Amino acid sequence: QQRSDDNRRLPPIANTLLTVPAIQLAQKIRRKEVTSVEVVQAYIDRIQEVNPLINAVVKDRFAAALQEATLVDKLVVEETGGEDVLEDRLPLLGVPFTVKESFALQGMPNSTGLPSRRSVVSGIDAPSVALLKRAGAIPLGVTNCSELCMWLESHNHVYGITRNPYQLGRGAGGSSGGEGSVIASGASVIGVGSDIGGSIRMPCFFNGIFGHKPTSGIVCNDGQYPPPSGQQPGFLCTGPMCRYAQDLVPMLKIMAGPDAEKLCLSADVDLSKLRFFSVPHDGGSPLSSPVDPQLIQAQRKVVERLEADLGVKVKEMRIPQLKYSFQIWGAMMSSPDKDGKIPTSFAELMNGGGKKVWPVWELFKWALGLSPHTIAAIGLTLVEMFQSSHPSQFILQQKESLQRELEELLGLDGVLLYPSHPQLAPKHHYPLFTPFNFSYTGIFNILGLPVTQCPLGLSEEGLPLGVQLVAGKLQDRLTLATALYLEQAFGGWREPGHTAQEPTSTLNAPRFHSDTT
Ligand SMILES: CCCCCCCC/C=C\CCCCCCCC(N)=O
Repeated sequence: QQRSDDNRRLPPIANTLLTVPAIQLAQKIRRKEVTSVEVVQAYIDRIQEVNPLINAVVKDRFAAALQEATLVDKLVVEETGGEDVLEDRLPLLGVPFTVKESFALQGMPNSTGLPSRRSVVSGIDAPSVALLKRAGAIPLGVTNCSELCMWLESHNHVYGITRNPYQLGRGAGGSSGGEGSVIASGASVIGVGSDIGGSIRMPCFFNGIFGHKPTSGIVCNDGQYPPPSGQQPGFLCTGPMCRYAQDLVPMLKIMAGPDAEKLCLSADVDLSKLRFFSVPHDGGSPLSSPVDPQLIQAQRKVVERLEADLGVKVKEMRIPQLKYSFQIWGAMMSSPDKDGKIPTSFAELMNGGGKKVWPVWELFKWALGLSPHTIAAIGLTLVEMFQSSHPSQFILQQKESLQRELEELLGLDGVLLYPSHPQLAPKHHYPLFTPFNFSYTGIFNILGLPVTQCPLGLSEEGLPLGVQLVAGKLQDRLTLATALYLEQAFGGWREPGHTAQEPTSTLNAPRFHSDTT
């Protein structure tokens, strides 16, 4: 059903503070060029302006954020050790951020879109959130997600549906869709997302911003609902979402805590010495849609720019096992852990733990408008009824051979370009007809590889284009440095409401120090 304001455009961004990357905002605050109160107030104003249109921030803590900003400004004035001391101890001092509602943020709801958890309020912070706060960042509130974080669109019966700022009649992606939408709208600059099948990358792609799914196990996943079980802890990743590529590395360093060392994020990356590969599609899985020609074209342009600017030769290739991406993801997600314990079923989680919902009954209630659940979540419980926890040998072999082939291919210096999703941001509820398209992102959760989602400008219809950049395990800095380069080459995030434009910059210094702080 078309809402009357579907054709409305977001108001343009008037305050220039809203177009400054987070690490530059922190520097300006430290240098007393701007106060944290001014920055936080600018973001509060923008959220108040756009949120009635996009429904991304589902609970705010504006008053507390302003108080905290006041304390920051006092600290900056009183600090006698100088700017460097502050930068070292509190690299994001005074910078506002937002958090996906499925993460614990003290004093904020943590329902993950489940009506039975509507009144759950977090008493503590999830570790990744706590680390950002400890770095001086100030949370503004929590943002919408899919019911139980398990769908391609951010919709639930606690908060409703989140809208895409580029076209309000389209989805913001799932499950971290509130983050994607609020950041792209210029109403937040950095945020925290999670991803077990593409939940950072899909919203980043549909909203034209940057996001990073780190190598598995690098950022602590604790403090999220639902907790992963079976083998899922190895597939779930917490990571940064942001409007500017230069914020990815500093955020990842903070969110990973001491484990950041394993990623050597401060090492120089010489892009001209990397080996690049481009895979244009999944080899024709009958479950997924064909890749949109505009996305194929955008990926081709990336290849051309890499070859022209860096003097590299990008190898175009096909990887046949990718055709089984969904089957591999589904099989591994339902596999038991090493002690033989099978994962908590989705039907149990839907009831907030304990007894399972009965899928057919829930569907019947839904048809009568009486179910508290979304049709997507009910559909997942129906599919789950037929899912075996003992996957076929053939699928396991495909997974093993894909893992081996990609690890050998990428090694310590390879970057793979792969479509983020076969379609541009779909209209609301359309993913119900193309649910398996998420397998373009989900496969890399199973493989545990780091992936950076990178925007590539806008399509003819004004929707974000983008690409996934994949590297070998622990080689996150390669995809992060490539994203910095592509931001310059393709213009990065575009303000919603503006039409597509050609990038203006020409690169001739393709050497990137991935640590831009
Ligand atoms: C009513 C239609 C329902 C059809 C269900 C089809 C089954 C598709 C299977 C799984 C979809 C899972 C989507 C996962 C999206 C991202 C998850 C994440 N947190 O990273």
